Amino acid sequence: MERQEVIRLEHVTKRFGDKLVLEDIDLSVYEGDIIGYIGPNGAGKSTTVKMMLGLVDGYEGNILIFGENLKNQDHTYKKRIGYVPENAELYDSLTAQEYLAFIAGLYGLEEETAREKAHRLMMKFEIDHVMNARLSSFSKGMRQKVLIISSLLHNPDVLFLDEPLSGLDANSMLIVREILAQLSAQGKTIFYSSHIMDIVEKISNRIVLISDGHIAADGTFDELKEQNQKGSLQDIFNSLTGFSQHKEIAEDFVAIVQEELA
Ligand SMILES: Nc1ncnc2c1ncn2[C@@H]1O[C@H](COP(=O)(O)OP(=O)(O)OP(=O)(O)O)[C@@H](O)[C@H]1O
Repeated sequence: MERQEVIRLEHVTKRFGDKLVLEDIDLSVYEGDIIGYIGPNGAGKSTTVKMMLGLVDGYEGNILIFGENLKNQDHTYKKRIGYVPENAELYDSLTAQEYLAFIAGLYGLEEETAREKAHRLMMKFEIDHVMNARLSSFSKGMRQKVLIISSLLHNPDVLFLDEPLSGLDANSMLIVREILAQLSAQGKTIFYSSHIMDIVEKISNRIVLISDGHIAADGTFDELKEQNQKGSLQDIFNSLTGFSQHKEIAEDFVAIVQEELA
């Protein structure tokens, strides 16, 4: 059966002032894809994701989500997407329960049903005992679990995740990886942005590498390995982003650290 196209970027170019951040990006994403979206710091990953979420506009080209051009200003697609941002400190004064109720409200979920669902999901992540504590008192991993739950409460078809495993312990990471695999098997699409190459390598069934505002690689890990004749995603990343001086930079750094202060 042919998989449905869920996201399409057509000739997308984005500038911030004079700075060209993305240049003529074409990308099609299909249902069931787990895209590992990687690239050096400042490459334009968050900008692309925010454009797809409708949070950044003023670009050339077109972005279509579920076939709908975002320029048509029809926001109904937002009910079908979930987002785990890298930082969400804005709501620190809320309790986990209040935060989840707030997010559920944004998605138009019925309050009692959403509360009960959030509670059951928190139990699965073993954070239900802190349901009524403020997010500001949460550890990094606990906070991350709340964000993951909030992105999934409305059972979205597309999930955008920015460093979703950050702060999670090894067991929790395994659970989340398995959740993502199962969601993908059910046809959900996952856009996974991270700098942790060995996890991206394992989680994704397709990897898109963005560098200098262009797509420098797009394929399965095996395809990228074959094209680049490299062993790990880390090696492929270094090679495609033209980086090979980590030893020299580290040596210089350590030498400066060790200099005697007068
Ligand atoms: N609102 C903004 N105004 C001006 N420049 C911006 C803005 N947002 C992003 N940029 C610039 O656009 C470029 C791409 O930023 P972006 O956050 O998309 O990179 P990234 O690939 O997500 O980086 P990282 O891996 O560090 O998260 C950077 O040079 C950044 O400084």
